[in-house]
Amino acid sequence: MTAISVRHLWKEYGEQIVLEDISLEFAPRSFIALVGPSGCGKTTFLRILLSEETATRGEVLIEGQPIAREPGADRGVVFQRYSVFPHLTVLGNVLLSAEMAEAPLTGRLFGARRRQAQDEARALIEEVGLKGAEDKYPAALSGGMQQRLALAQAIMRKPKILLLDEPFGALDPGIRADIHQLMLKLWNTCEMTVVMVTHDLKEAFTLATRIIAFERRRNRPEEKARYGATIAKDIEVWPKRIAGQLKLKSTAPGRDDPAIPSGTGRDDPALKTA
Ligand SMILES: Nc1ncnc2c1ncn2[C@@H]1O[C@H](COP(=O)(O)OP(=O)(O)OP(=O)(O)O)[C@@H](O)[C@H]1O
Repeated sequence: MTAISVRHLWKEYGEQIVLEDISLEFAPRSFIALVGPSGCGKTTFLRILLSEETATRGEVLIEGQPIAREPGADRGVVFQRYSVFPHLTVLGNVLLSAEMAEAPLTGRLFGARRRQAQDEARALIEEVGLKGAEDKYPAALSGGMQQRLALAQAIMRKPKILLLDEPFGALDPGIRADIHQLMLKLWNTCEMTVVMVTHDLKEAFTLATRIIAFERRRNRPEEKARYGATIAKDIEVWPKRIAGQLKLKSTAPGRDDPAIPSGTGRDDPALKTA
């Protein structure tokens, strides 16, 4: 079975055709990178997979079933910025994710289940390298730490599909390299299929199992609205990466780790004032 099937998908905004007859099959636990020129419809495609947008024509199936009309716990998402709640602590952000998934009406878990969810949240916070920052608010975290938190928040809901919209685009290159290792670790250990929009081809080759390039074949101004983007390239990354079988570099606290026991790391804002 495929994780995601996209069949003859079209997306139009009024007169403007954005996506034109896109058909794709994504294997379970694949890591798909979507690349292409600015404005060619990558984010629109991702938003359709999230149910934030609907296709004009065509269909999307998740594990063989028509995609739900509303965003749900089966699909997590991380944006370039503002994925986390600024008024909640690190622990509060990750915990809320579990609460919204399990108790969408009240947003609260109680008793033993709440304690269990707290333990799970703390373990995940440690896994993403934020141990020690549980009580901090996002404003006190660096960009790299905020994206680690956003990943933890998305993964806490145990999504089948993780959607990433340029999640590391705003980070410095060195910090990006460290968070790439984390991303590979999470993809390797969590049972999820990842679809990531990126402008960075090097990032696509570093992380993905398959790279899909969208492009408008006809891009003259008078044709722009009448022809949408199609799939220009579909590349299997070689050597193959297989989820669950990756041999990763040590994930022990490293040069950028924000939570090394001695206190701070390279992407901790505290360093900037030192
Ligand atoms: N809600 C909307 N209403 C009307 N037009 C829209 C809407 N959302 C997107 N578009 C248009 O659809 C086209 C594709 O936008 P989209 O953001 O998906 O491109 P993109 O490939 O992700 O671009 P970038 O790489 O710059 O983020 C653009 O021309 C955009 O103006």
